[in-house]
Amino acid sequence: MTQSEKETFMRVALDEARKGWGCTHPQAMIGAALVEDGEVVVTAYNDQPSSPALETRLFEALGRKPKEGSSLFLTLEPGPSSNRLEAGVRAIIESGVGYVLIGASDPVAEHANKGADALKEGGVKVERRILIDECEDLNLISNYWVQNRSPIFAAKSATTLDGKIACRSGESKWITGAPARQNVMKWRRLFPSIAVGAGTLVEDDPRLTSRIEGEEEWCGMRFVFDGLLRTAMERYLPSIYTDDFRDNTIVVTTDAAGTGYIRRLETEGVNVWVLPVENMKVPFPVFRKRCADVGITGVYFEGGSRLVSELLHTRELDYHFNYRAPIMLGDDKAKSVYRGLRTEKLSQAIRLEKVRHEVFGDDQLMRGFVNYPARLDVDETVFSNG
Ligand SMILES: Nc1c(N[C@@H]2O[C@H](COP(=O)(O)O)[C@@H](O)[C@H]2O)[nH]c(=O)[nH]c1=O
Repeated sequence: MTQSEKETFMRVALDEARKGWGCTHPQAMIGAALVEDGEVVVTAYNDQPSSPALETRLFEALGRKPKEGSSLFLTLEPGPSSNRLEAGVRAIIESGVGYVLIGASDPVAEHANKGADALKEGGVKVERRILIDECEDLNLISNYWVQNRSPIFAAKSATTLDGKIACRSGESKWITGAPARQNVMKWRRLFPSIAVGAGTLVEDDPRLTSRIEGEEEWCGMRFVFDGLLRTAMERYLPSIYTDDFRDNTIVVTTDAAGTGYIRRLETEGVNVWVLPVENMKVPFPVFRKRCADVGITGVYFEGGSRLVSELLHTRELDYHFNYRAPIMLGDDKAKSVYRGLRTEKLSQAIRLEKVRHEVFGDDQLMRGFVNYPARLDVDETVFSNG
């Protein structure tokens, strides 16, 4: 089989895996494709967290022994992190498939290659790292979860060419075009939760649901960061406190918030997390721990600039999505997404790693893991007054 054929079949397995988009947390999305005589004869994917090993389901669906010379493509190695080390490996060896091609290894370093080695011991020929970057990228949320036992904190920004998120007047709808905004809906469907700051909630009154053509509107958990519960002081409450999904809304506040406002929200059916205040700052590590305790494996922060800047200042942002539209404002008073750092030297710049680029209409998406410099100086004056 040529390299290009191997990649073509692995793409079939990847497309299969993506059918489980947003449905497998905290488990990984996984896809498999069995190839006989140059044709895919059966595929399988994980559609829920507790699916039995997909290798078992794949051979059950085939309903007979694979032909001699067949090859099995797996986007993820059967390993302890996906609970497939025993069942998956056994199913493959018992099936008699002689050749297994794997995309990503088990994401936990001490488990990597255990599945591949067990297959080899069982007499199966194994080839690894086919489209490894795509296969690893597919599970950026569950990989982070099994590696760190912590949710991944990701932020999204939609900016002009000069890095602005709104005009000086505050007007921001829309900077990016419809195809890029549709792609945001896809990520909203994947992440188990979305978060916004109180300012964004009051200014934009967003719905924070995933609306994809041909699919039912979907709503994950919705977090609002509101230290003093100013969003509960408004005469008319924001939509996400009153809509049909309001029991998916959690307001994250501090013990400085008024108990009357907490009661008002709880009466509406909205959940409230009261976190202890540390130096009057939003206690992100406490929030992270609380998410981990309730099994929330990822948070997609959609602004505003204060909330995401504070995540950066405290080194709590793990991943960043930047959509960039081909427009320029050229106005110093237009709003920037990230603010409040004193970056004197390029060596102090924050850099994205494992960067991926995608194009949506005229806009570009650049996304990657956030890598912090050794030294990060915060300009304390920027967010000091309110
Ligand atoms: N202006 C701007 C964005 N703004 C974001 O979209 C949110 C609206 O959410 P919803 O009401 O659920 O559609 C809003 O709160 C803000 O976070 N997003 C983008 O992709 N591109 C854009 O140009």
